[in-house]
This record gives sequence, structure tokens and C-alpha cells, in this order.
Amino acid sequence: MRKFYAPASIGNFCVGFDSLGASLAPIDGQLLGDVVYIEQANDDRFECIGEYAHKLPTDPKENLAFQCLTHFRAQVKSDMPSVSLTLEKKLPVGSGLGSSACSVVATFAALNAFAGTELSQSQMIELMADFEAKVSGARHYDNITPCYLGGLQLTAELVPDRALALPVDPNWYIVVAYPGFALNTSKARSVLPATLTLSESVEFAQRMSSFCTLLQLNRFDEAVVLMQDNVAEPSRSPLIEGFKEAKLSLPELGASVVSISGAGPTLFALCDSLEIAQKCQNWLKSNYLNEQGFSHICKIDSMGTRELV
Ligand SMILES: Nc1ncnc2c1ncn2[C@@H]1O[C@H](COP(=O)(O)OP(=O)(O)OP(=O)(O)O)[C@@H](O)[C@H]1O
Ligand SMILES: N[C@@H](CCO)C(=O)O
Repeated sequence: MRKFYAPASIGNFCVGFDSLGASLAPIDGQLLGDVVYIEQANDDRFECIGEYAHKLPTDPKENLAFQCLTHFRAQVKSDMPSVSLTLEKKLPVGSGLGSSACSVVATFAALNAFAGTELSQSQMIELMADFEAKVSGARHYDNITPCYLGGLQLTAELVPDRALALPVDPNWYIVVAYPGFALNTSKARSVLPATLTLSESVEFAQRMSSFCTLLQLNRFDEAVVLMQDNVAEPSRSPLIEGFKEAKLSLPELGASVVSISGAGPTLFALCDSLEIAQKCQNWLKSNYLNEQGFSHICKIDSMGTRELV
């Protein structure tokens, strides 16, 4: 039996709507992401287990991981031996942590390794993005590529090889807080502005391009100052109970940035010390999470999807 783990990620990373994404590694070593188990079998079998399995449709045909298996057999390797595939669903659905991307990326990574197909990185990314597009209502790569490759990625159709890794400040701590309720990505996309004015578009381009360039120059503190989301956050924040209060309170505790992770409702706070991160996490535990919620203090994961041994 082989096991593949795909980590959670923060889409948009505040300043790069649909174009920046960061992979997450909790500092306590917990696995925050989905795991796929694969082994040869007499016929194709699929099972979904884990803490959030009950939140997914019971019909395997409606599970993205099973759909990836069917697609891989039909389009990539029809003579692949039969497999038993198990998805351990460890991330809540509709969380803003790239939950569907985790299932898709872990499954394709497992199938590619099991079948020995050795698809190129670009082929893998395209396969994965096709499935992300099915559920979120738009083709975007900002959960797929950080989840697959690790790191903070500038990632979009126009980006060479779909992804360019950016340097990150080794001092950054990222507190993620999932409040305990779901927000469907397609719903969170339906409230977005249909158009941006010329000045809004120019400001977005200036922020994102300067942010990426400053990271390349290791001028991290100046990059962080530019982290403001004028594209998605204003229309999405009313959908997320408690977000506005957190956005006001966490900077008083020292957070450098507070923003929505992906489509929400998970919130992330970027902090430049562990002490600040712990204070922010305590506040979030008392004021943002319900009984189903959770929070982790993370670093940016540098490994992406990997086989667990
Ligand atoms: N293995 C799976 N993992 C996650 N979602 C799945 C899976 N299989 C099917 N789905 C369905 O896909 C949809 C995913 O919705 P959505 O894009 O809002 O969630 P998400 O990917 O979990 O969100 P986010 O990227 O914000 O974490 C849901 O309707 C869910 O039932
Ligand atoms: N960039 C996507 C991420 C979805 O998790 C969005 O904000 O809708």
C-alpha cells in the first residue's frame, strides 16, 4: 500500500486574486491535508474515510477522487492494473483551504506514481486544474500548484509552466482559522464584482507585481505592507461572520496582515514572530471558531504533495 499526502493551501494570498497561492505546514507537524492510499486490486475499488468523509456525497461517482481515477483510466492509462483507492478526507469541504484541490492533487499524484506514467509537471497541473474548474466554477490554479509543488506560487495560465515559486520570509508565521462552517466556492465567487474600474485594475497590477518583485529582492517587510485585497475581500467579508471583528482586533495583537484564505471562510493572519502568532491564535479560538472550527500556526510548506513512507 502506498500513501500520498497533499497539503492545504491559501488561495489568493491576499494580494494575488486567482494568481498567488501558498502551501501550509503546521509547526506542530500535524498533516493538514488529504491522504490517498493506493494498491493493486482485483477490480477498481474506491472508499472515502476520515473526519470529513461524511460531508461528501455518498455516491462515489460524485467524489472528485473517484472521478480522477475514472478519468485517469479513460484518458491517460487504459491498461493500468485495477486499484483499490482510499481517500482519507482530512480537510473540511468549502473551507477556503483548498480542500477539493487536495483530493484531486493527492489522487493524481498517487495514480501517476502507481501507474508509472511519469507525466510531466505541466501535464499533471493541467489534469488537476480541469477538476478544480469543475467544482469551483472557474479555472484557477492558486490551490492546485502550491498544493502540488509546495511554497508560495505565482500561478496562472499566463505564467510560464503555470507556476513560478517565490521566496518567502523565513520569519513568517501564518495562523489559519477555520471557523467551523462551510462556504461554497462557487457561491463566494458569485458575489465578486463583475468588472473592475481602470484605476482598480491598475492598483491590483501594481500591488501584485511589486509584491512579487520585492519578495525576489528579499525585501519582505516592504512586500507585506502591500498586502491588501481590494478585489475579493470587500464583497466576501459580509458572508463570513466574525471576519470584520478579527480584521480589526488581530492587528492590535501584532498581526501584519489579516485576510481571507481562498474563497473563505478560513481566515489567515500573517505574523512575524511565534509570540504574535500565539496571541492571534488565542484570540481566534475565543472569538472566531465555533465547536467545529480549528486553528493551526503554520509555516509555508516547502515540499508540496509527497509520498509518505
Ligand atoms: N473529494 C472531495 N473533496 C472536496 N470536495 C468534493 C470532493 N468530492 C466532491 N466534492 C464536492 O465538490 C464541491 C467542492 O466545493 P468547494 O469548491 O466549495 O469546496 P472546496 O474545494 O472544499 O473549497 P476550498 O477550496 O475553499 O477549500 C462540494 O460540492 C463537494 O461536495
Ligand atoms: N482564487 C480562488 C480560490 C478558491 O479557494 C477564489 O478566491 O475564488
